[in-house]
Amino acid sequence: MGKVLMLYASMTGNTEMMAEIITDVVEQRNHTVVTKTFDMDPIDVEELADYDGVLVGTYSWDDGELPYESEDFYEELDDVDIKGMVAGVFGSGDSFYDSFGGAANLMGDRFEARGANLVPERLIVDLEPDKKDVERCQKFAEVFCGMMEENL
Ligand SMILES: Cc1cc2nc3c(=O)[nH]c(=O)nc-3n(C[C@H](O)[C@H](O)[C@H](O)COP(=O)(O)O)c2cc1C
Repeated sequence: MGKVLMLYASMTGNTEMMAEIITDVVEQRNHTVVTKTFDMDPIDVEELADYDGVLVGTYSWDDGELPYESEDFYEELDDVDIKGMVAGVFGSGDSFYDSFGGAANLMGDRFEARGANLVPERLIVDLEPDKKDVERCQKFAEVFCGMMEENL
């Protein structure tokens, strides 16, 4: 079964909730998930090579920008070969802002530019996931697993 790296940045817990919902589904499909947070754990982009898939969550900040926690990782993605790697990006934002979920979109753009095999949807949730959002997270996780299982 696959080995998945789950990375996320969450200041008030909304993106963390998404990460937990997604992780539950991935584990139910018998994959192993290693979870790291951008603010607490040392993360080396080179370690991506050890995984069959990567999930990256980030909340948005300051006009749809990445928060500082996930910025280094975003920059360093330019230095590694992630061509064909199965990846999914997600994050909470606030639809009050014009740049709703901008950070998750930036992260998705970078993965795509680097040739990753990205889950087509960048999963953006408005603040805390509600019941419908929980289902969206679960579906997103199922799509991610399906894509990864094709490559195992
Ligand atoms: C100062 C500040 C700036 C923010 N800027 C944006 C933004 O540009 N776009 C957006 O979608 N959300 C923005 N947000 C909202 C957060 O992304 C949102 O509250 C999100 O749910 C936080 O996720 P977390 O609970 O995982 O930390 C901003 C919040 C704060 C406090």
